[in-house]
Amino acid sequence: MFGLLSRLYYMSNPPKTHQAQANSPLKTLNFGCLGAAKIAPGVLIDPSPRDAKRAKKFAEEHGFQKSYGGDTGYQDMIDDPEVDVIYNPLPNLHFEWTMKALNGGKHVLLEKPATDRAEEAAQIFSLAASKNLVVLEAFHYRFHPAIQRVKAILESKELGAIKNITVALTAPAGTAKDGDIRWSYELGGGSTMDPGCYTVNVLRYLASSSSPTAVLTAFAVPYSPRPQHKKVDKMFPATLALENGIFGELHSNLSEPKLFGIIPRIPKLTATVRCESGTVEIFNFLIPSYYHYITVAPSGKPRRVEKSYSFHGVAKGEDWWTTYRFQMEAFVDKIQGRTPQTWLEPQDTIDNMKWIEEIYAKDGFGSRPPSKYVYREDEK
Ligand SMILES: NC(=O)C1=CN([C@@H]2O[C@H](COP(=O)(O)OP(=O)(O)OC[C@H]3O[C@@H](n4cnc5c(N)ncnc54)[C@H](OP(=O)(O)O)[C@@H]3O)[C@@H](O)[C@H]2O)C=CC1
Ligand SMILES: O=C1OC[C@@H](O)[C@H](O)[C@H]1O
Repeated sequence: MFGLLSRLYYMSNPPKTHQAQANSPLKTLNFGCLGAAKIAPGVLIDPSPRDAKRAKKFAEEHGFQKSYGGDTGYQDMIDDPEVDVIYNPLPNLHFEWTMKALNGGKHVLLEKPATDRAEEAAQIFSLAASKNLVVLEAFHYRFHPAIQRVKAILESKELGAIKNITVALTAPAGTAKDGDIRWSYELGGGSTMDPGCYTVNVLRYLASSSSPTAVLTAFAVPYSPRPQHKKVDKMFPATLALENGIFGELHSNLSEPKLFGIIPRIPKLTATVRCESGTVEIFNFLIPSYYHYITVAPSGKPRRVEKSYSFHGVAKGEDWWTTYRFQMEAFVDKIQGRTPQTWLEPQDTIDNMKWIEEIYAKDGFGSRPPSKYVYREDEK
């Protein structure tokens, strides 16, 4: 309990970080944020909502230096020579604005899921490589010591070969309200895209060298009977086959019904890996910085519970660092030419999108619509 309170205190009152030295060869990076998304303050920034008044208000509320509003706000921010990095937390207009940001010479921290289509993600990374720019899909949980500890336990072979991985991520009904971007097919909505993209990523990450080979079953339920929700899934149980005989089960529900219609259910946030000689399970793989536990149950031996809030001096980080802070440190390290503690390679993002699309193909809802934006090299 004391640990939780202490982490919460430092998350809200972080010690001041030192400013870059005047003579440092490393320039301070200026971040710009496309839109005033709810998630943005937790991750960074310097906003550019489409509405100029909202831009100014958001900037003032969160202490950002500049705001850019109106119809040209997003592009104005990209064109600002003082901005080095763009944070893209738009609904799935990710492809268009990431391509435009890269074209403008900016690095991009790109919210999950990266794009609507794997092919769009491939185009993004190809443009980034050609311009020597960094793009990172913001799977923040991957940068936290907790999930890395689970992977280390699996790789230590203490529990033997992996047999089965179950990942569950749910949110109570009402978390994403009617009208939320997550319920819009055109904006890349749906449970498979939102919590589902994490479940696919966790499955692939923990399976280590074993990649999915097929979606065996997938069953999607539409958010509502209304015509606009015909292809917008609120939940999707799916099973996947992976190399080396691993079986994967994913459960994602973005609108879990309330108990007796009134009591919101506790969200499921677990990944369970059953191996030849035991099981490891993490509770709260998503935002472990607040609270998590890892239960290791080797066959025939006592079970133990582990917690992992920092890298214990092996890599930078404090117990109270959020997943977003670990992610930001890695992102900035990468841009500034240092080796990040961990990294998500482009192929990882492209493959994640590919398996999201495979699930949508199997359940019949189909991939989200591709972006209408066509990149032209000569565009300004
Ligand atoms: N990493 C994480 O933990 C989380 C990540 N996310 C991701 O972040 C992104 C944003 O999510 P969230 O903060 O909940 O979203 P919001 O609905 O709060 O914000 C979306 C922003 O997108 C802009 N926008 C531009 N075009 C449109 C449009 N046609 N319709 C609606 N909005 C538009 C709006 O900007 P404007 O201000 O210009 O109107 C709005 O501020 C998503 O990709 C989501 O998956 C979300 C939550 C957690
Ligand atoms: O990124 C996210 O994390 C938690 C989910 O419940 C949320 O909808 C999503 O956007």
